[in-house]
Amino acid sequence: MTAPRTTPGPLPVAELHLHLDGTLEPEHVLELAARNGVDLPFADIDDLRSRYEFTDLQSFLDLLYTNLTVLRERADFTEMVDRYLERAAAAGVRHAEVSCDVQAHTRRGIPLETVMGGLRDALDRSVATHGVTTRLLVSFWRDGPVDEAFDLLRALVASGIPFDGIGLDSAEVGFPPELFTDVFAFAREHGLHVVAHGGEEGGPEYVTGALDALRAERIDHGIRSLEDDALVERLVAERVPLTVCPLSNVRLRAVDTMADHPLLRMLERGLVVSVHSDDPPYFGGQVDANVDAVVEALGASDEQLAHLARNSFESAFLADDERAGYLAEVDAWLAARGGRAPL
Ligand code: HPA
Ligand SMILES: [Zn+2]
Repeated sequence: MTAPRTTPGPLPVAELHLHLDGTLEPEHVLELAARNGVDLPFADIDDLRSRYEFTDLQSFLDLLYTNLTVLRERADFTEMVDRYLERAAAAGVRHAEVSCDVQAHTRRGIPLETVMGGLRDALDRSVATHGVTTRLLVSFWRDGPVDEAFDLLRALVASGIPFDGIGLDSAEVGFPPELFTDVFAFAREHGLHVVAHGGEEGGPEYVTGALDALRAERIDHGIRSLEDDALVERLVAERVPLTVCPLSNVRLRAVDTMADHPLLRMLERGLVVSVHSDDPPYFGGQVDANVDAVVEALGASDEQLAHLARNSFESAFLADDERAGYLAEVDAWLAARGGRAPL
């Protein structure tokens, strides 16, 4: 007798490129605005929804930075994280390394403890509530003042509130990574992980700069690395993870259409790429929606999906035993689909 065939759930993945501030659904934005008495420049939900058409990175950031002003109380930040983790768990996310633009909140007068305390309240019980392990990264605006970022990082370290690393995001072109050399050196000296966006709208020199000046352990996006063969060789040789967000790239017009997306070409060149969601409600969904888009437009096979999922766990800041457990889940997912893991 053969064993009953198990239907695999969604592909198990580590979400490594996710902006918490970018997880508020439009309904939640309006709910929080009403609760906190925040005036927004939108007439109603239809008006707000109609703004989710972007021409480039900046047009998206303008909406994102307006919407995140509805977050005011500690419980708001907790609620945002809880709702995100619930959706992520349903989408197959087993481990999430989530980032927050804390600076976007402190600079409008929200105390550091309110922001970080609210995030921690949800993250600290995430395994019990959602079955998802987490890490927290604090991202800094590369187009903001370097001194502001440095002051905030010092305050974060002095606060004793746990977080695992820092990142660099917001408008890329014209704001090279070298500006943040000292900020990142300070973070590394304090035992923090360091990641940085690069090669999203900016060219490959932004990726090289993030590696050389910031010693970034992972590059968020990195798709424009393909324009520099020597850089590709280096990324392959040094096994630098690139956290790619296909739906985001198309919606922000970094890539023309999903059919043109370089994800599988990157995988074939030996780059350590994995699939992530960036800011799910803004770009059309969680990791599972990104995976579906890649299957539909690029014809990714189950073996390729398992490779991408394995890369996500290999690229995560996980302990070896945690990682091994998650990698076994990927093998089980592939086996249930009739595929065979590489020896
Ligand atoms: O994809 C992104 N790039 C830069 N900044 C961001 N802030 C949220 N998402 C992004
Ligand atoms: Zn991003």
